[in-house]
Amino acid sequence: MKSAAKPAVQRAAGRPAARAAGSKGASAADHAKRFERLGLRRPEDFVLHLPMRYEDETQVTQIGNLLPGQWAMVEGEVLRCELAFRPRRQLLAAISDGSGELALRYLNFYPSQQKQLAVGKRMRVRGDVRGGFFGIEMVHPRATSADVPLPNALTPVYPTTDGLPQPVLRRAIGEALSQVSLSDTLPDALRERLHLMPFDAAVRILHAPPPDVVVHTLVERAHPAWMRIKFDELLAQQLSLALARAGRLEKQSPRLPRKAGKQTVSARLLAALPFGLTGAQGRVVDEIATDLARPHPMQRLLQGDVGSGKTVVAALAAAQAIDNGYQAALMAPTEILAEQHFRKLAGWLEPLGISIAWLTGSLSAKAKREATARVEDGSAQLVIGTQALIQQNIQFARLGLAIVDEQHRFGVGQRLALRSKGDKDQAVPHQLMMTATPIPRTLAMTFFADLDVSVIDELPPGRTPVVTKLLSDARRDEVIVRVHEAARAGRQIYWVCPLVEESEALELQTAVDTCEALRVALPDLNIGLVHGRLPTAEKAAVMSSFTKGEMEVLVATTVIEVGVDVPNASLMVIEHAERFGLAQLHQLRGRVGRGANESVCVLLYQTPLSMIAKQRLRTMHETTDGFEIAQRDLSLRGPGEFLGARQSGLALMRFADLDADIELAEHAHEAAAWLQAHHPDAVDAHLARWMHGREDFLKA
Ligand SMILES: Nc1ncnc2c1ncn2[C@@H]1O[C@H](COP(=O)(O)OP(=O)(O)OP(=O)(O)O)[C@@H](O)[C@H]1O
Repeated sequence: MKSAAKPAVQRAAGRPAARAAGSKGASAADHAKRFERLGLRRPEDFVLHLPMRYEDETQVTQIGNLLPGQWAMVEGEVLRCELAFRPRRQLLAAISDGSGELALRYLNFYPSQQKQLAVGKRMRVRGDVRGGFFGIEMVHPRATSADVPLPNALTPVYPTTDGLPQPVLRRAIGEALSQVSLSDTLPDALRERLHLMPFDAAVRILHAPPPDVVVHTLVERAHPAWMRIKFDELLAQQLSLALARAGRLEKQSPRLPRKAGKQTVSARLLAALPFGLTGAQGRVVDEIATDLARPHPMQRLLQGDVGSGKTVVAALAAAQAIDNGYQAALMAPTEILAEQHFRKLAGWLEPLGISIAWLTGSLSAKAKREATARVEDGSAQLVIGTQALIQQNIQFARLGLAIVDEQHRFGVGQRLALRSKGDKDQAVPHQLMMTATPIPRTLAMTFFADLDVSVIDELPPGRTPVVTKLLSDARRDEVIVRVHEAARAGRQIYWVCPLVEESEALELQTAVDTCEALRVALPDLNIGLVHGRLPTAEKAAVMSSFTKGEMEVLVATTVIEVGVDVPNASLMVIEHAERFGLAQLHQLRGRVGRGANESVCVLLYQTPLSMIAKQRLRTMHETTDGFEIAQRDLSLRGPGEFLGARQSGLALMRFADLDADIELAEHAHEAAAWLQAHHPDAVDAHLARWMHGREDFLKA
């Protein structure tokens, strides 16, 4: 209680004075720094710094009509203004307009404020109305003389930063608005076709909306002025993606043409496969082969439903790189998945004399050193691993092709890091990204416009679609009997434990308990357990025992979600299926139905089910088509969540909202192509307005 010794007046003046240094005392240089923090450098940036909400200072409310919880402005005569010391030190004032009395409270205040609120003066105060100890009140309201004329527009409230008060921002933005040309970057024909208001009008309305505007359309960003701004932002994003693509095509990559002859790795791999490629695989292999033969970096997204056979396509692409004397790398998000790829590719390519290195974080220091040395001296022709591949100390001798599996699990930075591991001449390796989470066409077109997309839309022949059964958890015992029967018939079974998002420890415990319970119920079966916390060697041993068919039941957490491929597994039980998302359920279910046997996926659920869980389970019951599921997932979740915030470009969206503005984004996509073809000048002007200072985005 040291400060209690200070005289009250000194304290009253001391605290706010220090705070004032952040605002009133701040110099132009301080403000510049704070503007910079908000990304405001050029007048053009200020113009596009748009309000997040508005305060209505055009109208005065009667004190008698005030309601707690509202923001309001009132005018009245100061009845009292005094320092109070109980229950704490504060300045207490009251004003009245004849209809009622309003208490004003200031816990921190300047002596000048006390003077400003002199008894008998007519004041205008604005702030949040509360029901307080002293009746209806405002705490720290802003007060000005009631003689100042009322504004005739709503007062904007801008996103700001510490020490940058709204009036300073408003003034700076007002100045910028008078300096900058707000001429339209869109040709009239385009604007009229899309019913967009002129840019100039949109900006002015948003900064100073006339009093008759319907305020909620502004706040919800549904007003035509917002539509214009959001469209412009999305258009800039589309144009940037197009430019990024053009920029990429100007970079150099090794040319890796498809070699002819029976002795090539590609030809020998094709001949050795126990199956022929499906039509869709063949088409995609050709698309990739054509890209690899070009002297510019490929960036292709390979989408294929679960089990559609992406791995062999990746292997053939790697073979084409190796045929040209280059290395290929394959990076997967989890060790289980990476190892699965390693086993499969080693099975295909090692008999052809290809040397493959295995690189993950869990290798012993010695094994890692050896693998790294083989990557560096080029003796490893193919390198498979996890993120360990992109660590700084890993140098490839001649990386020609980087393949990234389940690309949505990696950040943009990680993908680009692999691309930057080209040879010493700085040629950019080609990049193939694979995903088993189909992206609906409109989304792919709108948000991945810088990539080329290949789709495997056909499953290998002889697959019988998985039958999905929905069963309440009350029928668990029947399911255990089914598991026993399936195992007796020589089939293998996955039992997937519930997802416990809040706690990994709990999830693990549930898996351990489930495994124990199944072992007790089915003592004659060999039941294994795999989860994320298992030491790598143990995980590998369990997976290998299941793959070889020595183990009948594999109890697993979602670590088996992606990529695991055991064709003899034909029954899957997913517990608490209502907790999983659609994409995840589809991925999990994709682990069965990979062989000739009819497969069944049992979704055990617990009631009561939420509406959305019901819709998800119904979708799983009705279809096995990943693209259809993705489409329904999109409409259940909205594109923002569907894509995840990680995807490139999305984080740069300031005004548009992926969930609400997908239609606008499609218009912007079409408009971008039209502008590029017909109005290249407009493209430049538009990008200059919107993308200045974001050039790093163009480089990505
Ligand atoms: N053309 C084909 N004919 C028959 N079997 C095939 C064909 N292509 C791939 N397969 C087999 O189908 C199974 C699934 O292939 P793969 O693991 O490559 O699928 P995927 O697309 O990676 O699926 P996921 O994303 O679910 O892992 C594998 O056992 C693979 O050997």
